[in-house]
Amino acid sequence: MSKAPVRVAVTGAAGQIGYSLLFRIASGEMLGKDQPVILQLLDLPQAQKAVKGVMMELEDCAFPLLAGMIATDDPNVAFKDAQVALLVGARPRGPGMERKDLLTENAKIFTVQGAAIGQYAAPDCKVLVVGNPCNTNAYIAMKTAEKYGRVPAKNFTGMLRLDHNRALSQLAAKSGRAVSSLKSLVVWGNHSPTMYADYRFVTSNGDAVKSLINDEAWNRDVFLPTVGKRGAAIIEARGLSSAASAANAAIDHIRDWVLGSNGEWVTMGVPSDGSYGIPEGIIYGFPVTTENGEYKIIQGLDIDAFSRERMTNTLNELLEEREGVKDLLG
Ligand SMILES: NC(=O)c1ccc[n+]([C@@H]2O[C@H](COP(=O)([O-])OP(=O)(O)OC[C@H]3O[C@@H](n4cnc5c(N)ncnc54)[C@H](O)[C@@H]3O)[C@@H](O)[C@H]2O)c1
Ligand SMILES: O=C(O)C[C@H](O)C(=O)O
Repeated sequence: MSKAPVRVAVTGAAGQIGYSLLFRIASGEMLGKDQPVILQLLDLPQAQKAVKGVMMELEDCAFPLLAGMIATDDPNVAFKDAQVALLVGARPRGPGMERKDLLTENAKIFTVQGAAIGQYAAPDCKVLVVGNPCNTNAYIAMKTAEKYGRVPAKNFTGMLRLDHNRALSQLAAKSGRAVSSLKSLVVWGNHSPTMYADYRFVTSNGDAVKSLINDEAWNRDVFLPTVGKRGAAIIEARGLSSAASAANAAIDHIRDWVLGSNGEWVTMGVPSDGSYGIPEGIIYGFPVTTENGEYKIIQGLDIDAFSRERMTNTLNELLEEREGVKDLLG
């Protein structure tokens, strides 16, 4: 018997990430090749015509798993009974801006959407915030939804997977090993240049990749800045922020969360439970494994002085961002 469709809400459906994302969700790449989906598409009133155009193209693909679609400019409708919510819609940064420059502009979107999720989404809805600054936006949505006591705080996550994937590619190129052979990478903290891509535990076919590379200066002076500033480098080159790679990371994040990571570590921005001294509730990139729709933070990793300094630096930025939005959360 075929499975019941899963309702997937996607905001910013008319945007460039939306255009890379929706077709892959409808083709089964996110929730599985046997899982029908209903797409619930949210965008602003002025973008509804463009959303209709995207829906026409989705129809024209005749995806067997696409069991239905709606378009709306009303968050309460878009999130109704959603079991997965991808919060993409927000203004992207342009050249010369940092992601946190978007904070005041985008933050309000996430109070409204957090309230809609808190009231109308399925109680086990899994939420991924992509719109920047995504950690703090996820925090805002989580805190707003919390007031309704339905969707648990642990279900609100931010996207560090693009940073994780970027770091994997850089490590593969430097070590000469296949990307698929690399295990146990972590990206700690904020999706911003302060993030800490920690390659100390990475192995490839049983070999320690740090020893293979054997170049601490490369780690500090090339690897960390390249991964941290990759978003800006793409904006500089494309004139637009990353889209297909961001959509790909969103698919990876939700797929692993729902279908499991088979014991592999993946990076998710999740509300801290106090692990590694990160204050509870801060949405911070942690290494996790996922199973049966739940994630678990990897415990007991050794944090050396260099790593602690980096982890504290990115935490301090998140604390500052939290301070910047406290009035919104009342
Ligand atoms: N976390 C990450 O790794 C990552 C990666 C890439 C981009 N991003 C962020 O994702 C966001 C979207 O990027 P994009 O390139 O698709 O931008 P875009 O400008 O192409 O599209 C954004 C879409 O969101 C819509 N929108 C704006 N406000 C909305 C609201 N309140 N409700 C619903 N829809 C709304 C817009 O109308 C537009 O259609 C940006 O904030 C960008 O910085 C994050
Ligand atoms: O950098 C940006 O502003 C977009 C996105 O967050 C990225 O990392 O590519």
